Amino acid sequence: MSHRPYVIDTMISAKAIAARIEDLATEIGSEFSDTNKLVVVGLLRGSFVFIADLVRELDLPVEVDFLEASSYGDGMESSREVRILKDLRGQIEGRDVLVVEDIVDTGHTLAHVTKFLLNRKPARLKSIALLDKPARREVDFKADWTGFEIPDEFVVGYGIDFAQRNRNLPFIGNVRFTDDNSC
Ligand SMILES: O=P(O)(O)OC[C@H]1O[C@H](OP(=O)(O)OP(=O)(O)O)[C@H](O)[C@@H]1O
Ligand code: HPA
Ligand SMILES: [Mg+2]
Repeated sequence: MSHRPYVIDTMISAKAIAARIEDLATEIGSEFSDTNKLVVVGLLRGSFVFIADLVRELDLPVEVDFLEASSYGDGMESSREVRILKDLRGQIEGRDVLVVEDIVDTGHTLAHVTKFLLNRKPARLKSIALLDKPARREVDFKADWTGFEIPDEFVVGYGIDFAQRNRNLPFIGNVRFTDDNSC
């Protein structure tokens, strides 16, 4: 729980997100047009809103599975230690896999999860992140598709939390502390 007062400014509107997802779904549809064995894997918890909207735009036969990974706890800094808290329910060996993530920040989470899943020998593994914050990168990782590149701001909404709150906002906003006199 944060004890500092803050407000949330809109960074990316719900309408802009929906329009971008339509385009991303078209690109993903072309990449996977030759397969009927695609498993779309959402990383809990942050991706739950994005994956729900993305799969409904995909005109492909898909299965949906989830993996829970966590590295932030309730703070604003990565622990750099990615914990797998819940494994996939299904097998992915020989399957095509699309990993769906809300945000790539330091890169530790998606780099770790990608390595973890590649060990299971999928036929093809691709990743998509709604947001990318390249200024904060600590490990060299880039998702195959990115919705929006964003500046170095702590964001919330559309599945993304600050101390577990604000995941239910329909837009992406940035946190601005109101007790910080420097801004
Ligand atoms: O690139 P990174 O610096 O690793 O940060 C990105 C990850 O951090 C957040 O997850 P978090 O660990 O907060 O768990 P959550 O998805 O349950 O909110 C976010 O949802 C990404 O998964
Ligand atoms: O900007 C962020 N907001 C919330 N959680 C996060 N995890 C990584 N980056 C962020
Ligand atoms: Mg996450």
